[in-house]
Amino acid sequence: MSSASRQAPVIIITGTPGTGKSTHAQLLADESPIPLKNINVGEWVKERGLYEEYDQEWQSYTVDEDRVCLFVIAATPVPTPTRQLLDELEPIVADGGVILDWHTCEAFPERWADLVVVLRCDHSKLWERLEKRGYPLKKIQENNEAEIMQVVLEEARSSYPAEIVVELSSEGMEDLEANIARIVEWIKIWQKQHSGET
Ligand SMILES: Nc1ncnc2c1ncn2[C@@H]1O[C@H](COP(=O)(O)OP(=O)(O)O)[C@@H](O)[C@H]1O
Repeated sequence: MSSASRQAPVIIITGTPGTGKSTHAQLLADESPIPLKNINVGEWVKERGLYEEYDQEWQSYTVDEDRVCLFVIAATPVPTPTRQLLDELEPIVADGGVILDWHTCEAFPERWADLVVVLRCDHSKLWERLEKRGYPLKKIQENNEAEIMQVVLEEARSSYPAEIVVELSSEGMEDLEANIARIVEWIKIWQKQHSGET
């Protein structure tokens, strides 16, 4: 499957937890000129039982033996979803018209993505958001460090061609609106470029 054979694009929205992925994905699904199926991959993992266990200390689901929760510590295994997760997503992604919302993106095959949006947020704002969410202190600290170290951005840059990876600030409502407007414009251009292709 390549982007040229798809009727609609596949957009990955990624970023450290709390940067605004779900908020962006929902608004984009509402405002996109092409219908987009919004898949929250973390919820998908939970609903379908594709995790091995729930880690009480981290309040995170683990997939295979790796944690779904984002870690900055180099010694920690890179999050890897099960083969089953990728197999289930593959036919959905093949049709295009999908938003994949997850805090990691490197597991997804390069050919899946037409656009990879990496959301960024100032660490003090992120801290407040994660605190409001009731995350344990350790998890807030780890995610905060990951944001400062731009772990997700580096992961996206090393997994996908530079021209499809876009870093966007998600600190306020004006960012949200501007980001969605920008992605909608990108979809319109994608649509024009792919019109007439089968
Ligand atoms: N650009 C933004 N401006 C203001 N608040 C935001 C923005 N993006 C997200 N938020 C808020 O931050 C919190 C986390 O957003 P969410 O979309 O759930 O993040 P994620 O899916 O990345 O974990 C929510 O309360 C949301 O309303």
